[in-house]
Amino acid sequence: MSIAIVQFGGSNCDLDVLHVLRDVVGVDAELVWYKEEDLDRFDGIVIPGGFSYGDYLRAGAIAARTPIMNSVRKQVEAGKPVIGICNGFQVLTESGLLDGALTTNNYPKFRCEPTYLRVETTETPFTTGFKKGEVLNVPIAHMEGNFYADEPTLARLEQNDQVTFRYVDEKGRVTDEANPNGSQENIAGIVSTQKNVLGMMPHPERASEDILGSADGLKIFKSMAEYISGR
Ligand SMILES: NC(=O)CC[C@H](N)C(=O)O
Repeated sequence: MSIAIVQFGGSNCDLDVLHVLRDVVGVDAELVWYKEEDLDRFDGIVIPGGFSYGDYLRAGAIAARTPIMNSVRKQVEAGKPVIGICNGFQVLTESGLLDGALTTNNYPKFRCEPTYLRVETTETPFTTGFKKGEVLNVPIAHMEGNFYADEPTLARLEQNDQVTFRYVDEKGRVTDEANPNGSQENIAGIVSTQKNVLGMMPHPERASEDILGSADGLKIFKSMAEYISGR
């Protein structure tokens, strides 16, 4: 199995994801530059965090229009699992592969801090290793992480069990205080209708080893790898 990690100018979490996949999960992974047009040889894709193209226009808007995204779309249609983390989530909403938009934090500053996430569904390729309702300690680091979708879209996400993670307090309760950016309904991550595309604002690659203070994010990558093995 091999997983592609997409690199744009300004990506900065690419090497962290590479380390986690190769050295912690123990699967093959490769950095792939945005000019690449063929991703057929890969079994899964990660779009890592960072400041692609300096967040100009809107975070993720320029990256969403690069050549590699045509191929990402093709792999999504083939059912391969794709995860976008932070800036990667922004790229996925900007390219229309995920619903909604990531707007400026309600407190309009860059926020880098630990958050608690509740696993809302285990029916995705990325969350099979968890228990529903499990609370994870995973940090955020963004300025444009305020998830917005119109009412019909929110209802659809809820109805189809696409809301994957919510910001909660330590005890797993959805509260305003636990919401770091103003996201509607404390949404921290969603999957696509087919469930094979996950976007999340918190950084699981920064919480994949005990030495980092939390290894709670590791099971996201492990679940993805297991899903690939089983396809
Ligand atoms: N860590 C990241 O991926 C940051 C995402 C984006 N640059 C923002 O600030 O919203």
